[in-house]
Amino acid sequence: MKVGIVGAGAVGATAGFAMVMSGAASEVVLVDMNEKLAAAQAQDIAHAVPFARAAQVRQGGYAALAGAGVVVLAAGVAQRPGETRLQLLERNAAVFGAIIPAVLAAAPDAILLVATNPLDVMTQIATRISGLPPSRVIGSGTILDTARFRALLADRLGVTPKSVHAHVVGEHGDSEVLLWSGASVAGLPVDRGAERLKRPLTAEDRAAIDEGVRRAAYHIIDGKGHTAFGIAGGLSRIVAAIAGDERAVLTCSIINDEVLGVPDVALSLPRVIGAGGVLETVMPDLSEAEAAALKRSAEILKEAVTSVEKSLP
Ligand SMILES: NC(=O)C1=CN([C@@H]2O[C@H](COP(=O)(O)OP(=O)(O)OC[C@H]3O[C@@H](n4cnc5c(N)ncnc54)[C@H](O)[C@@H]3O)[C@@H](O)[C@H]2O)C=CC1
Ligand SMILES: CC(=O)C(=O)O
Repeated sequence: MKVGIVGAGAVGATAGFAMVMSGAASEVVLVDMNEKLAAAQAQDIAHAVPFARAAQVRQGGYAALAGAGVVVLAAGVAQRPGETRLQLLERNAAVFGAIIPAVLAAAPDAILLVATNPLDVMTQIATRISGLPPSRVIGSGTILDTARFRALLADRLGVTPKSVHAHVVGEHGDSEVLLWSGASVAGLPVDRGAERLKRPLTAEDRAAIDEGVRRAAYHIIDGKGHTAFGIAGGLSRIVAAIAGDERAVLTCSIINDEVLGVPDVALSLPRVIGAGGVLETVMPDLSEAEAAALKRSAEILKEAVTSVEKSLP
């Protein structure tokens, strides 16, 4: 599948690399206001193609997005050390106002895949600006946080992350909700599985994992200035699910009609992803505390999107 990526910085370029190396994309076009950067990134990725499946990688203007099945939106500014994702909102909303009409003029049938932060609000803004149905404007959402949860839990249990099933829902950000009540390993609820593996989970373990997931971006940005590899893996996974019409269940963000009484808000829940974008949403069972936390997350996002709605084009 042909994939366009607008924003060829750390996230966009690494996502292009991941899509080429995994075979998720057969053609990648990088678009950036910094054309020299996009050309250099495309050239660098193209030099990895001999080690992967055949793919074309190039830099282009918006017209070069024609025929793309997915266009990733990774343009905008990133967090500085200590800054929250929601503090980026106004700057990145203006960027989307400029780029989305240009993307749709060239690729009207593309699914938009949003990576720019604050992720959920940017997904809601992208849906509004594009006029596309929510099923075709997908935010990577908590696919990354879910991966972090599985990785940390798996490390504690001494198994591969692929054998751990656990989801993070809500905001891709500080109010996200780790669903411990539904976490499982080896087909067992996680606490029982942990005991059978002789690695029982203590309250301290859970708190450390929660902190490790929720604060991961802050720790990584503090150390290297940005995050890119994890989200690149997640974006590549979503593109593969669309390209292969997989019906894979992934935690992604789209506008929901209503979440626990909060109307018209984008946040992540487990979604079935295939050729048409989001095909179904699977509302998970929630403990009382998880339901209260998800409702709070929805309220925080609703407040953020309401604050920026007036300035939208
Ligand atoms: N969804 C997620 O899980 C993650 C999201 N992010 C977010 O992704 C976004 C990009 O982050 P990085 O790649 O690290 O930033 P970056 O600064 O390396 O790259 C951003 C690129 O966007 C380009 N750009 C800005 N305005 C543009 C416009 N109007 N038209 C075309 N190109 C434009 C810039 O020239 C730059 O190359 C940020 O908002 C960041 O917070 C970062 C990591 C994970
Ligand atoms: C930066 C960001 O959103 C992340 O790594 O989760």
